[in-house]
Amino acid sequence: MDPIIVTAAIIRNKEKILIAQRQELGEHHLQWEFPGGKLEIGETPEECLRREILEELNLKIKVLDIFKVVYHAYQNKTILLLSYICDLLGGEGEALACNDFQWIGLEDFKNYTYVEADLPIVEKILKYGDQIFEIDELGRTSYNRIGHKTIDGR
Ligand SMILES: Nc1nc2c([nH]c(=O)n2[C@H]2C[C@H](O)[C@@H](COP(=O)(O)OP(=O)(O)OP(=O)(O)O)O2)c(=O)[nH]1
Ligand SMILES: [Mg+2]
Repeated sequence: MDPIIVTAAIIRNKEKILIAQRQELGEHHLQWEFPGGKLEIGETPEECLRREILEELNLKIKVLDIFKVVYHAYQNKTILLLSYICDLLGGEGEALACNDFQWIGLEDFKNYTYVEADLPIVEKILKYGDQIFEIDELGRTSYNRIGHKTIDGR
């Protein structure tokens, strides 16, 4: 089965990250996810995310760098989930195409039930800890900005 390409936004604002609860009707109902959706023909993943986040939450975001790619087979479909680090640019947020949304700190992540494919993303966020809020548009944190050389000297 060909994978469906899905984008997901890890939206940061003031040391918090937004998670969205899926609708009551439909697949994975009432589970929590990083909002986003299916890539449409002719759009880039970044365009897809900006569109989806406006449609689902009425928020404007800046899409920075890819955070994690998850390939996950559900019983009825396979998805290639592209999650990106994003920053909030504006908007209060409205649950337009989700049941609810929350801005949560790292300490709250364990209190929610996530869509299965998101577990590796949640795990990676928790491994990063506070450094998740430092990732810049090149995917760097202060750790790799201040001159810790990598093996190939870059
Ligand atoms: N948006 C999003 N979808 C996810 C995540 N994890 C995960 O398994 N999915 C799955 C659920 C869906 O089967 C599939 C597509 O996501 P979606 O339902 O948000 O797609 P969409 O916004 O384009 O919605 P629709 O137009 O098809 O109603 O990806 C996630 O973190 N974010
Ligand atoms: Mg969606």
